[in-house]
Amino acid sequence: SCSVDIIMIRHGESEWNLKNLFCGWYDADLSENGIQEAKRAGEALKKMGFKFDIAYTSVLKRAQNTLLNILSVQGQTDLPIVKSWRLNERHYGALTGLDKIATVEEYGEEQVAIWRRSYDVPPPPMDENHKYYQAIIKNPALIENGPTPDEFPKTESLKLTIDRTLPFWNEVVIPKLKAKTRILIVAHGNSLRGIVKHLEKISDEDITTYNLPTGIPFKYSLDPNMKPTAPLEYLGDPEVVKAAIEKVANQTKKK
Ligand SMILES: Cc1ccc(S(=O)(=O)Nc2cc3c(c(O)c2O)C(=O)c2ccccc2C3=O)cc1
Repeated sequence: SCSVDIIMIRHGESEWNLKNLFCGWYDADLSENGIQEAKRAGEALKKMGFKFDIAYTSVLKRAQNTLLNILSVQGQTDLPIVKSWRLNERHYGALTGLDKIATVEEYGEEQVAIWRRSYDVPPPPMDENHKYYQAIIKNPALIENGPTPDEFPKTESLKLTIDRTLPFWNEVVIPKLKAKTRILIVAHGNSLRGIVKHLEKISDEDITTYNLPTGIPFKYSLDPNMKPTAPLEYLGDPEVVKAAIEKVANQTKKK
């Protein structure tokens, strides 16, 4: 056939998702539930007979461990893995580590409402004496596969996140897809939103209310011009998919 498929998945629940904290570039690990989500995704991919030639993920362990759990169940534990900071979650700047109450207390409902719905408004930057600044800049994973000092963000808007993710998609992933490479991408809500926005030509306004469920693999079939032949397709047990979509929709409503 003249189309090529690509499978992508948002990592499962992390320890900081559990506490409803802005995580961003803090390297929180998966929660027990997040590990189970990853294994279920591996089961689904195995059952559907998917085989991969390469996997791409971020430099954050919640995405990497989602990938490793998927591969341990799906059976390809020797798959080549490429890590890039360009697939990292959005950097939430000074909000890193805050929960909803602390965020509203510190910045007020009005500002939170603006951030929620804006595409190009970054949170305040994380400065050198922020509680998590050292943990982030001293993270060996971020030093090894990280941005250059001048690319290293102190905060990111959704636009800034997408603008640093798409070069990876266009320069690393697309050439492999044109060579019919079978690819799995395991990344984060906002970096994956950038790829989905680009593929489905979603507007800046609409992407801010578009949320991907966690731990559910999704597929695109791309034509020779690397355009999707259909909208994103979620893979796996329909009941599991439905529940995951409702969960992420409620989070948005709850917010
Ligand atoms: C940790 C946390 C804080 C606030 C909420 S919320 O119920 O107010 N909903 C909410 C809030 C935000 C966001 C959001 O999507 C949301 O549903 C954001 O995307 C966001 C992006 C950059 C800076 C700040 C925000 C933001 O405050 C949920 C979770």
